[in-house]
Amino acid sequence: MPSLGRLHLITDTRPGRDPLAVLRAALPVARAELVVQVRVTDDATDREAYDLARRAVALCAPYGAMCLVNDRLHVALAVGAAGGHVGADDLPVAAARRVLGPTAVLGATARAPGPAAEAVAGGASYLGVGPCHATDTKAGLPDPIGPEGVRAVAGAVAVPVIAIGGVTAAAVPALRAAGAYGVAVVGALSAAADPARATAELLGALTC
Ligand SMILES: Cc1ncc(COP(=O)(O)OP(=O)(O)O)c(N)n1
Ligand SMILES: Cc1nc(C(=O)O)sc1CCOP(=O)(O)O
Ligand SMILES: [Mg+2]
Repeated sequence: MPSLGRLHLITDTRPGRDPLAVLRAALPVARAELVVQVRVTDDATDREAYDLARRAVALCAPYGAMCLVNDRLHVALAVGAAGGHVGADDLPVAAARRVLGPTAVLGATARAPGPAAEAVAGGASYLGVGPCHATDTKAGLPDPIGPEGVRAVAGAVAVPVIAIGGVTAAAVPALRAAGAYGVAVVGALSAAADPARATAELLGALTC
């Protein structure tokens, strides 16, 4: 697997957001430390997902940043993304690995050590672990697991753990201390008044 960036920016699906503007602000700051995950609403058409992912891949390329596609692995393949991310409602990890092939980057959501180990056995290259803290960005999430939940998962697997859910720069040190390799954010960048500055703050917290 190519080296995985530590700051994962997931595109904001909420109305009125401009995910590509956030990418344009974050990429020159984080460059290859940025992983962009293209995520669309469940009711978005494949064409909409494809158009957004195609643009994201093109924006990432000059910076050496990796672009992944959430859920829709056929879109990931169609746009030449580096891989995809799946969770409990998506293709099982082993099936996703078969779709993407042996060298693609495959992320899987895991909220506890047992499922985390199963995901790695199925071929996950990294794990998205959370929600670490409360968040309004996605409805229907279980209770936050906190840094201790991250520690439990990180101690059970040998792949990078990416902490997600309500992550801010202030939360990063405790998550890193718990074994997180990196973090995934939506609101911390998408809702920031200055996304470039917010990117620098997150990156600073991740690399100090
Ligand atoms: C890095 C990362 N971690 C977790 C998720 C959540 O994926 P999933 O559980 O499949 O939920 P949706 O994002 O598809 O709503 C993620 N996308 N990225
Ligand atoms: C898409 C998603 N998945 C989560 C999980 O825990 O599986 S939390 C989440 C949303 C993260 O957004 P924010 O950084 O704004 O809290
Ligand atoms: Mg999913």
